[in-house]
Amino acid sequence: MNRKIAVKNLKNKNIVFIGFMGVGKGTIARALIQRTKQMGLDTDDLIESMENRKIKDIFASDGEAYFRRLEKQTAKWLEKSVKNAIISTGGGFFKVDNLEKIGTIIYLRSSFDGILKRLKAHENGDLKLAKRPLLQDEEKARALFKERSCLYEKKADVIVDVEDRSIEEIIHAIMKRLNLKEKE
Ligand SMILES: Nc1ncnc2c1ncn2[C@@H]1O[C@H](COP(=O)(O)OP(=O)(O)OP(=O)(O)O)[C@@H](O)[C@H]1O
Ligand SMILES: O=C(O)C1=C[C@@H](O)[C@@H](O)[C@H](O)C1
Repeated sequence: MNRKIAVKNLKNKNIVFIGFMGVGKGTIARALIQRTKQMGLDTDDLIESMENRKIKDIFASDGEAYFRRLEKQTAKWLEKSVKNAIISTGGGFFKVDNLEKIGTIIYLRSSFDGILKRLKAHENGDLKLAKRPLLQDEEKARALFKERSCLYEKKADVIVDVEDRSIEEIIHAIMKRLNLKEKE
């Protein structure tokens, strides 16, 4: 484990997953929650509960800038009030100012085509695509992915490649890297 992670773990024991829409942040967070028996949160879900409406409706009625303000508000609350949790985030959440104060940041990395292939193959893939406003136009989403790829890497304490890897393989890699123990 590198020094940056060791220092962070002393201060704040959250694990924060970042990465592009559909890369598997929610899926991997839930699998890790099952193995470690820690509690979990998802920033998109928190925002939908706080606003009592879906993200696509927030974007449609109040626009992206308003949604980004809600992400910042959520980030402040996470830093101040949440410990020992496994946190999955929206695809643009990594831009909040205090991300590194929330916990150890894990970037789940895949190519754009890898993400699309998986979403299209999945039974609820269409629903997944429909509920993310920034995934509606494939070429725009590809450009956003290109713009963000190296920004995700810069924010990450740990990068985990997820393309063509099973959930089990990914969880194994994360638990080994962060020295996490399985709980009965
Ligand atoms: N390693 C994997 N192997 C197979 N399928 C996976 C894997 N990771 C994720 N998936 C599938 O890919 C889809 C997208 O995953 P998920 O919803 O967890 O992504 P996400 O990053 O949380 O997306 P968003 O940010 O848009 O909420 C889901 O249908 C999920 O079941
Ligand atoms: O990548 C993004 O900027 C977004 C991803 C989703 O998880 C949602 O947070 C929202 O649709 C914005």
